[in-house]
Amino acid sequence: MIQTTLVQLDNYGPWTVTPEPRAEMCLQALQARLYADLAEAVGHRNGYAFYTRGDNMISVTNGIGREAHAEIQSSLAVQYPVTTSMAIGTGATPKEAVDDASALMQSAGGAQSPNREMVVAGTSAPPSTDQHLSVAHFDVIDVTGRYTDRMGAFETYRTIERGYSSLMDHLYTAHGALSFFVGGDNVVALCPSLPQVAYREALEHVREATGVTLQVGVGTGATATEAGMAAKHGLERCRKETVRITMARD
Ligand SMILES: Nc1nc2c(ncn2[C@@H]2O[C@H](COP(=O)(O)OP(=O)(O)OP(=O)(O)O)[C@@H](O)[C@H]2O)c(=O)[nH]1
Repeated sequence: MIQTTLVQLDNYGPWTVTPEPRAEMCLQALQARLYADLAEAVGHRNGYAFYTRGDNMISVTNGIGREAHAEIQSSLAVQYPVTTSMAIGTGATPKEAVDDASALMQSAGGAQSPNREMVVAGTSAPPSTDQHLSVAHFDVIDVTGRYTDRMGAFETYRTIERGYSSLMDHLYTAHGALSFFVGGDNVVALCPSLPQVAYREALEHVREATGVTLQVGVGTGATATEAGMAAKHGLERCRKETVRITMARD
């Protein structure tokens, strides 16, 4: 069972233009700080949080209960001029879990509803020791030599984004996986349990569609941190052994 939490800023759209449009860099700083605090709080509890759209953030929260969600929410509320609502969804695939969380959030009130404030919706899955979460950590092979040190910075950014977009669409439509660009040349994907051939097909799909060549370490664990750390070690093995895919159970 995969557990995800949708964190949504309460009534944020109207706030950004009240009493008049707020300076864009102030909004960017607010969103980045709030995300940093969320990432730290979720990370301390062995989850992963992703920036996603800034006003909507998706977290992997296996092992994190409702009470801990409420604690994080209260701590954000005292630090920021906007509050958050959180919806905890579960499912057999990451897509199902996030769709469940989204439906719960929508039932609790719209994103721009003035009546919705600091809701915690949904029920957390019972803690488990099963190695049922799969995290795949992708990165571009030799981004420094091929792109960063050779091309204009925006051209490099366009190339990396094209590769990310192709990977995200493929993994989502083929497997219900959720991929997040996490900076540099890195993409972290929350995946259902997949065989190695599915990763080979994904790398091939991206290379054919965009020319970007990726490597990936896949880790499993009871929490996002455990699976994510195994994935990072897998990526190190890709580099040492010059292979494009390593799986934790290899
Ligand atoms: N978020 C995140 N960013 C990373 C990580 N490792 C590297 N980066 C970023 O990615 C950039 C490129 O680093 P690498 O991927 O090691 O460089 P590379 O030239 O592609 O080398 P290889 O990956 O060994 O092929 C760095 O400048 C960092 O910004 C990571 O674990 N997480």
